[in-house]
Amino acid sequence: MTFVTEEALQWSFELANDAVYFASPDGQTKYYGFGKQAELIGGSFEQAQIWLAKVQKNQLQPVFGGFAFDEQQINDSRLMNGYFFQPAVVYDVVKQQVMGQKIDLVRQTQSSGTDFATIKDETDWHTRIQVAIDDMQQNMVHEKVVLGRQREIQLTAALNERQIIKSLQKTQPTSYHFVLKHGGELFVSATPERLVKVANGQLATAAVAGTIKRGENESADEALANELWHDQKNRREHQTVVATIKSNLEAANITQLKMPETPQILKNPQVQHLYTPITGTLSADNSLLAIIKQLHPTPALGGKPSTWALETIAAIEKYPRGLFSGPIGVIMPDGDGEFIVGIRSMWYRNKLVNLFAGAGILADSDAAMEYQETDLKLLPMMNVLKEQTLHD
Ligand SMILES: C=C(O[C@@H]1C=C(C(=O)O)C=C[C@H]1O)C(=O)O
Repeated sequence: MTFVTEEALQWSFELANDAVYFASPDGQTKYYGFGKQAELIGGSFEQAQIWLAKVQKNQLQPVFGGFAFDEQQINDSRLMNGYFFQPAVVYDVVKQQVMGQKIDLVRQTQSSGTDFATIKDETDWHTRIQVAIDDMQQNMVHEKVVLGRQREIQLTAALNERQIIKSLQKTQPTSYHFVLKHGGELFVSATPERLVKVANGQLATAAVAGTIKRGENESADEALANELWHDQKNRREHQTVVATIKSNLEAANITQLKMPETPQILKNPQVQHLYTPITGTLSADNSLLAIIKQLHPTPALGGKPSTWALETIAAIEKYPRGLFSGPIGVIMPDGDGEFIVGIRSMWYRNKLVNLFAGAGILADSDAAMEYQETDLKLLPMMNVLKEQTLHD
């Protein structure tokens, strides 16, 4: 029997009230899940641990979802304050397996494209982040804070969800793809950044921090990569992330930690990053959720020291982040799974979209350059949205 086509799965995504699509750039993971067997809205790590033990008992389907970045609440959302669900059925496209009970979804014709009615940017972002720069210049112990901004776009019509998935596959082939749908809301991310993968007692994570644009041609691109690799500010920013991840993994009893001594370069269509892959071994009593709790937020999304950075984010950013930069992913019934961080992302409901982007700020950061960097980081979602204005 031939496995269902992705085209059919994308139709089902659009028709289901609850759905998920999750794919990794290494081609090892691609899931579509539909229907809802169980859900947890806005749970803490501890509540998620208890809920997970209950719903995964004797079940075949994995669980998908994510934690909000921090405790700040978004009032009008049933998705952005943290949401996990166990789909009624999950299609593993890589292994060509179906887990759970197939549900019938009837094909319908779709909406006919949308347009941008208004676009609102946080044009005062520079002034607000300058406060954090001044603070770090005066307080040497305040090393780094990642500050985000949002772009709000009012659309003229609903989004075509099938097209979102197709656009991610076409325009962001080197990123993870995550699309989560619940209660008429969507969260979409094309993130390059893995928080943690656990498989057969082995752990893999990565530090992704330090950013430069892509070049117009191969030699310009290599020159920029070289500039990034030798840039002292970016190397310091990156090293802060590597050192914190390492000590948090040691605190979580991860052994045999391995990582290259100097960073590599990770390229996405819009930007390139300093990148250090890190692996280790898990003890039998450890769990994916316990490691996420220990790692999140890394200074790639929060800062250093963490408590000061979280307070600064809450004080300076205009709106709560919700799932933006939060841990999102999949947990298999056997406890293996993979979480990424929800950056290069957007939240959609009711013809309204919020796009998110942030940048690591240090004492010697230049506010205008950081703003330009966040513009580049908004492009993956802008490109996905622009394709909606061109297609059927
Ligand atoms: C916060 C974001 O990106 C993070 C910040 C980076 C940086 O400042 O160099 C790089 C990668 C991410 O860890 C984002 O894309 O929104």
